[in-house]
Amino acid sequence: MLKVRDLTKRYGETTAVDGLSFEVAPGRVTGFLGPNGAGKSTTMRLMLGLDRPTSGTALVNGRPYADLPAPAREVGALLDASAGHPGRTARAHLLALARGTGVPAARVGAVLETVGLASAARRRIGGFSLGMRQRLGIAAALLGDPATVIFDEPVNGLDLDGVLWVRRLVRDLADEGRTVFVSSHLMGELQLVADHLVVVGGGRLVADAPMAELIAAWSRTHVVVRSPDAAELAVRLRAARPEGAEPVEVEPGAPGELRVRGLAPEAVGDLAHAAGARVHSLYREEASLEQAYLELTESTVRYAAGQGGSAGPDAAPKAAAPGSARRRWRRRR
Ligand SMILES: Nc1ncnc2c1ncn2[C@@H]1O[C@H](COP(=O)(O)OP(=O)(O)OP(=O)(O)O)[C@@H](O)[C@H]1O
Repeated sequence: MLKVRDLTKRYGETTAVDGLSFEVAPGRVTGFLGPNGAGKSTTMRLMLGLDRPTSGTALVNGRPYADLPAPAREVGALLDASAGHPGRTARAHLLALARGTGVPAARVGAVLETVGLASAARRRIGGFSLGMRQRLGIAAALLGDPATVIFDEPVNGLDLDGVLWVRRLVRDLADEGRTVFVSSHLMGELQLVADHLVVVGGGRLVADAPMAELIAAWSRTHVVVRSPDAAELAVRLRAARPEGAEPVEVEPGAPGELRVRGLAPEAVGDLAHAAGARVHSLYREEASLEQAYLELTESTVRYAAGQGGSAGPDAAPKAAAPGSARRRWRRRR
């Protein structure tokens, strides 16, 4: 179980984490989603006591990491796959870690088996591919058989087999009742493995909800209509009130184009006909989740890029992302 409350971390002028609060529950995979520089690694480092928060708290099983009596048994992490002396064998590396953390040496063979590195146990880490290093990092995280695992971008650099293996592993770990917290900057990746998502942008919380709820909120389809009479048609469409449905939303797209939510293509066509508006094309478009997520976090990225990081609680916009996906998300909550 992981819990952060009002967590803030500043590095000089840069606010890497800006008042984050959320919880990560056991028995499910929680995805930690955000573009590069959103503050994911910093949050994970704070959870693991590798850095001190400027303010707020990060707790593992109700305690700061530094106060855990047997940390290796409570939480294991993959933060940086390049860890480990290149001249050491995989087995020697894990044995040293086991000794340093009070974990029985017998666990080394077990975790090498789990991550598929048993046959490479006596090879030097220096000769490992990125995928093998990633597996070794995961082996190290699992050494203490911890109830909570934290994986920072675990599929980075993996080939397809490796990616499929990580997906299976995180699912199995959650099914065993563990708390599983996995970061990625790719919505598509987390969509395949996570039951719940915590989304950050510019160090701030953008969303914290079950995956199914976010998919429902973010993947609303819309109808695209192109018409030389778009202005008149927009007035007519906005006035439509389909019974029992949400109000119709009409946003301008490219010149002469409208993007309509809340009406089927047939209804848009009928209303255009009734209004005497010419229609040159009409089709339904599915918004991809990746698109919605990028829209949600886009303004926070631009803000951070333009300001060298958010400059403080008053300087940053209150709503993390004022894009239309953000408005839709908030309205549906
Ligand atoms: N030790 C540090 N000193 C100064 N700035 C830092 C430090 N660590 C992180 N930052 C800054 O804090 C912000 C958040 O970085 P962080 O690495 O946590 O983001 P992230 O979401 O994990 O992105 P990425 O996937 O690119 O690592 C960035 O602007 C980064 O440059």
